[in-house]
Amino acid sequence: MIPAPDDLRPLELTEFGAIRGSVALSDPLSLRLEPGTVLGIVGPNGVGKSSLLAAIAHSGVASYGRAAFGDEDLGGLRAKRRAQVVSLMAQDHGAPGELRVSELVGVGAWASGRAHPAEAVAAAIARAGVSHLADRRYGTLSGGQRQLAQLARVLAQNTPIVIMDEPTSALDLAHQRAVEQMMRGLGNQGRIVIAAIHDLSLALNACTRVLLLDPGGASHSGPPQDVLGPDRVFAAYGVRTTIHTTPQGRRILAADD
Ligand SMILES: Nc1ncnc2c1ncn2[C@@H]1O[C@H](COP(=O)(O)OP(=O)(O)OP(=O)(O)O)[C@@H](O)[C@H]1O
Repeated sequence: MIPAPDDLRPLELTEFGAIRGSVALSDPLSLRLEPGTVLGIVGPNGVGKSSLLAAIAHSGVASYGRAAFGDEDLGGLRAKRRAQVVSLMAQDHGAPGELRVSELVGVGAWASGRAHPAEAVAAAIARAGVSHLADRRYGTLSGGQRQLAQLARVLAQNTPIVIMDEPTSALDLAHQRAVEQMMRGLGNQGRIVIAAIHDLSLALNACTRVLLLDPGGASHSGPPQDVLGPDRVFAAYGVRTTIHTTPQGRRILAADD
């Protein structure tokens, strides 16, 4: 694992939310995330998960309320300082297709002003398992390969807050498992990981806490097994579910029929 930065502090959202057009997407959210928290954000399509992530990262989505890292208001930070605090692995994987993977990952290291960018890039590429793709142009990669390249970019940025938008959506079983382990590992280092997740079993196994966004605007946060209990899941998704536990202790949330 790439060593974590020194400044690990809580993230505090106060009456916070994302705005699209002039409309607030959810009720105001107040949440304190301690270092080491791996927060899964779940909820139906279009409920505002990606918008909330982008609003916290101040990446192209307006917000109201306050998001503070320790005593620093994320909204008031200069771009370079913000890039040292928070990284975003976005869902659409947008990047110029001519960029080589090593250059894309270099953007992550450059954005946060890493002292030894070449070493940071090599370490991040190796950690994300894309060394064999380092010289390939981004536009020639498969969907899953792009997702892993974006993961490497975020690792190279090496921030105390790591935001991931559906980080396993294009990945095969082995890479899903690797990313799940990485999410837990980043949390164990004391970073704050916030991930929008559709795979509720992943949320159960990877996260220390879950935030469920309801279509009506309300939200519920707490331990994964509580928030993803059958009643709340039914209220949000309209599907009856049960949490099963495998003999090895993994939890699987499955529809009842
Ligand atoms: N670029 C945009 N401009 C205007 N509205 C947008 C834009 N992107 C998303 N929206 C709207 O904002 C709302 C929240 O979308 P968002 O992508 O945050 O939801 P989501 O929960 O991440 O959805 P999904 O699970 O489908 O990825 C939706 O009503 C969507 O139509």
